Amino acid sequence: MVRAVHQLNLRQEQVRSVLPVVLLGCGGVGRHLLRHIVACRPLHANQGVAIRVVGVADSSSLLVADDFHSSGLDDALLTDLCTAKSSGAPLSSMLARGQCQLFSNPEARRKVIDTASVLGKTTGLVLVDCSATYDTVGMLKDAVDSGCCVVLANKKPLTCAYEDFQKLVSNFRRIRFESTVGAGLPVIASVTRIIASGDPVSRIVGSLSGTLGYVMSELEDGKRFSEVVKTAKSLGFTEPDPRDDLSGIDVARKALILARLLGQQISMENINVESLYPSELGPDAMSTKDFLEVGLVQLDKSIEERVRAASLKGNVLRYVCKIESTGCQVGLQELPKNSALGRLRGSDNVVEIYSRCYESAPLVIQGAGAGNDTTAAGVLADIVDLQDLFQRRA
Ligand SMILES: NC(=O)C1=CN([C@@H]2O[C@H](COP(=O)(O)OP(=O)(O)OC[C@H]3O[C@@H](n4cnc5c(N)ncnc54)[C@H](OP(=O)(O)O)[C@@H]3O)[C@@H](O)[C@H]2O)C=CC1
Ligand SMILES: N[C@@H](CC=O)C(=O)O
Repeated sequence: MVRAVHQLNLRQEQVRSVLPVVLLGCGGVGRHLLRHIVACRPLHANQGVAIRVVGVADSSSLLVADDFHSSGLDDALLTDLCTAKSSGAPLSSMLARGQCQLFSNPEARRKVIDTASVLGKTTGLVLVDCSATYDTVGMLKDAVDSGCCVVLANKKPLTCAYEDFQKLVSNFRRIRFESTVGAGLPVIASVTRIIASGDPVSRIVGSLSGTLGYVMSELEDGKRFSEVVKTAKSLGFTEPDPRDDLSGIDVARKALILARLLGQQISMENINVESLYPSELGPDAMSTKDFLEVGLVQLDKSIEERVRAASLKGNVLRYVCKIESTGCQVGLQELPKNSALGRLRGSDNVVEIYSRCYESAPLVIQGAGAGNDTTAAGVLADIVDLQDLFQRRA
């Protein structure tokens, strides 16, 4: 069957759907996304799909194709842009290539909104948020108003004011945010399908942090906390500031997205969160650099003691997320080594979804839950999933 579909796709030579994309954020995830888009051209062509990257923005500027109405930034430029950004060069270094323009903030934001407004009325546009900031919420809401589609890896726009969440999901067919929970794992899609079938979800339990999963399983092997956190960062598992992971806030954001998806009108303040570091080591007290260089080691001893105490009872530590109608909580728990969560290794996530149909035996989703590659793959799959809204008229 798989082979038959594949052969059918290979015969399909005509491009049926062209998806213009503006990308916000070209850090670890954004750059992987651009590389995946370029590498998947032949596959997508066989499927009748073409992704046209018309603009790329970072924290200070937007690079946009000269004729963004009908063409995009070419693949050679996108590849070089990734190389340039990896080595710390600004987007402006791409200007010499021609066929593109650069807008700096605050004009860049206005240009994103203008582009969305123009393309929203003509070809349509997918505004993709691979940044890690709250600052994109305004642009995303304007894009929704202009009839554009939105794809998010960034959790922040969905976890600020409830009204913003409502606005962004107001046309559910035009938004995808699979990578916000479990990176490339189909968590949002599964929950959405269960809800759509009228099967009430009563509980979601899981380990939803690739960073904390990796850190906890490495600690079991006797490694030092400060070292494994730094390794998790170098592997692309952590948020730009790893304290977002260690404070439990990143997991709480995922819990909030899931709870809101289930219809709970709650906010971050309604979630019980256990932090792995004290406020003296927090962002108000020291920079990310100082935390990594001098703050982290101060936590080694206490975490090691917690790991040892659990181990003496045959247990392991896991950072667990629980979403129920009575409330949401995220925190460190001692669990038997041979439990579903206790067996997790590396950056794997596991999510158990309980509903009427999945009452005694939950629906379980497990696999890599962090990393630039898998996250970008999830974002790309979300973009391609919107293809039916971009079909060319015959
Ligand atoms: N890594 C993972 O495993 C996963 C990550 N995610 C999410 O993906 C997102 C990206 O993560 P990651 O790539 O590691 O982050 P990075 O810090 O590497 O990249 C963030 C990018 O966003 C840009 N940026 C900042 N502010 C703005 C703005 N106002 N407008 C446009 N761009 C902006 C930055 O610009 P500049 O280059 O100028 O600094 C940078 O290019 C995060 O929200 C993260 O939570 C989700 C699931 C898994
Ligand atoms: N920092 C996050 C990345 C994905 O959301 C994690 O470790 O899970």
